Amino acid sequence: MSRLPVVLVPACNRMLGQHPFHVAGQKYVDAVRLAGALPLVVPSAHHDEIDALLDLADGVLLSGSPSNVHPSRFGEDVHDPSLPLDPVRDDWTLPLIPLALARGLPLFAICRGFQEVNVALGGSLHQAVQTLPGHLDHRALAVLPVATQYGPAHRVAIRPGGLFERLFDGEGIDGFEVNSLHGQGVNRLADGLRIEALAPDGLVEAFSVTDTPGFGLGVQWHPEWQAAHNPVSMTLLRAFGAACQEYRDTHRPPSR
Ligand SMILES: N[C@@H](CCC(=O)NCCCC(=O)O)C(=O)O
Repeated sequence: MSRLPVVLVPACNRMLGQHPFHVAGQKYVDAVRLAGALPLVVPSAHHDEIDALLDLADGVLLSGSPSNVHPSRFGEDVHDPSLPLDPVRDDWTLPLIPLALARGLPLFAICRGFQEVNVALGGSLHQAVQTLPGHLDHRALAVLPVATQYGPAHRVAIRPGGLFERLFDGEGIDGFEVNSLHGQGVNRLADGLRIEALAPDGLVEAFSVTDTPGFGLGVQWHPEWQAAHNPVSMTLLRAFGAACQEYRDTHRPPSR
């Protein structure tokens, strides 16, 4: 039996033609492999299936997506109805997050996934960061080449004293360039989350989960993009993968 840790990757929900499909970005699946884990894409789950799914897992990776977390999830009306939503995903990832954290399951949340964690734990989002006075436009222009869209967009500064300082301390890093492809952003930070990095305009770009026995990290940018060629991304993925391996060895040891 493989000792590789199993990482759940919740899918997104898209209409292809006249039929609904469950889809997951390949770069996220590839990133789980780079972390040294086995990706398991999960189409969707009813609430009474979530515990059984978590019983199969040694970690959870919440991917990015062009869709927004539905504003009703943080008590607001939709401001821009032209923006895509994915309430099917919201409906099961938001309850999954606290259940996974309570088990100490390692959690790595990227972009939309980062926003889901904040909302799931009681925080809120700005629906259009670019409209806020003094804020950058954190979106990427869809007409640009994809390599440009996912190229460096702004610097983030590491908040001292937290997980990032431990992960990057040996390299004397106090910040780094990141890509940026999002219109929503953290407004009220949920209790139990610690800021790990900030954008130049003060927007929260990374947080760690403080009240979980396991590894809990969310980032607003896309470390999965060409991750194998990005030392910062590989540091984050290796830390997540090591936490998943430890969880596997501790909680789901292969039967003798
Ligand atoms: N829709 C949200 C989250 C943005 C996000 O996840 N972008 C990535 C889309 C494509 C990919 O998966 O790389 C927002 O706009 O804030």
